Amino acid sequence: MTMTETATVVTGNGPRKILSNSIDLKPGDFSTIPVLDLTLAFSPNLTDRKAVASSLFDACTRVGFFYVKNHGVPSEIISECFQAGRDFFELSLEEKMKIYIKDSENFKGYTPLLGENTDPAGRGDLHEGFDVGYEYSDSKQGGKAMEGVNRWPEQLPGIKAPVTTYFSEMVKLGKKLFQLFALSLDLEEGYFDNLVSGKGGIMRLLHYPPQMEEGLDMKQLGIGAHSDYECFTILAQQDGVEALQVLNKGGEWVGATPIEGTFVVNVGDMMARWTNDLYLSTIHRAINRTGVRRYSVPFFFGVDYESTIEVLESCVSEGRPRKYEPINAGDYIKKRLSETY
Ligand SMILES: O=C(O)CCC(=O)C(=O)O
Ligand SMILES: [Fe+2]
Repeated sequence: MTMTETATVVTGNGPRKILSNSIDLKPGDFSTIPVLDLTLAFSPNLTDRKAVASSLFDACTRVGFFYVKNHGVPSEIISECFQAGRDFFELSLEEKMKIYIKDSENFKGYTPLLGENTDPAGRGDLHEGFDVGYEYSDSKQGGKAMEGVNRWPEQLPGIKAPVTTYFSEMVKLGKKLFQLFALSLDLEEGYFDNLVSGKGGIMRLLHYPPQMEEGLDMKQLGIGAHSDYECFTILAQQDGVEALQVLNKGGEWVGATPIEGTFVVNVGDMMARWTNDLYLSTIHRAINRTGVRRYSVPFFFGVDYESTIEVLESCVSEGRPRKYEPINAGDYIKKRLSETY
């Protein structure tokens, strides 16, 4: 593919166009991904919380991506989770394959290099991953779409605690963000509360080995161009290791440079459906050209799997007719994941 050709990415909500498939970033564009300060999101004063929600509205309608700072997640919990990721990926391939994701009915466990293909036009992603869901405390593991046990590596029982602790922190932050999403859409602050117990969250530990510039295969990136499936993603990036790129409205790739003390949050396809595409589920990809290993931890937060996602009335107008039929959240996610693995 030449630099100027356009490409189309197939997503669960229809095809999207990429105008430039160059690996080069558009310089000077980093500031187009806004940084939201969440300090006031925790204020007892509704007016303060609404002010943050209004910045969130702006970010979701213009960019679909934003950083959050002052999010309240203790830095030790984040660094211990990253350490768990590094330890996990150092296990032998044989050991990791004992919990191969494809042997699980509910997409839990290990994905080897090239085991996933996010962009249907690609030839596999150059990352390995470890997928974890809600850790059920009793033996009733559900059995419905996506519910089910986590699979922990036998040789590293010690990673369960830091990973599940991080998961719980993400659920807490995710619930707060859902409240901000509700306020931003002029809904009651608690509109989503009953739908987000945490059971609909998926967390991944990811490892991207460095990809050399020379001979770089545009169809085999760290993670190919895609949109996320859930309502929104909270991503922890390793400081100082740049890889994530976001497609702006002009069809150019913008670097989401790691900013210390922040998470990157992006709107996913389910929130796009809910808002009738008022909120943008923005295409992104990652290429690790830094020469060092990169680790990241996305947490995909969604509503409980039995929920119905139905376009919000407030997002339908004459100029924005209803685009999507109601869907069951669990079925939708399971279908999207089945297309990826
Ligand atoms: O690792 C990253 O920076 C992005 C990961 C991502 O986009 C995903 O897992 O959906
Ligand atoms: Fe993603």
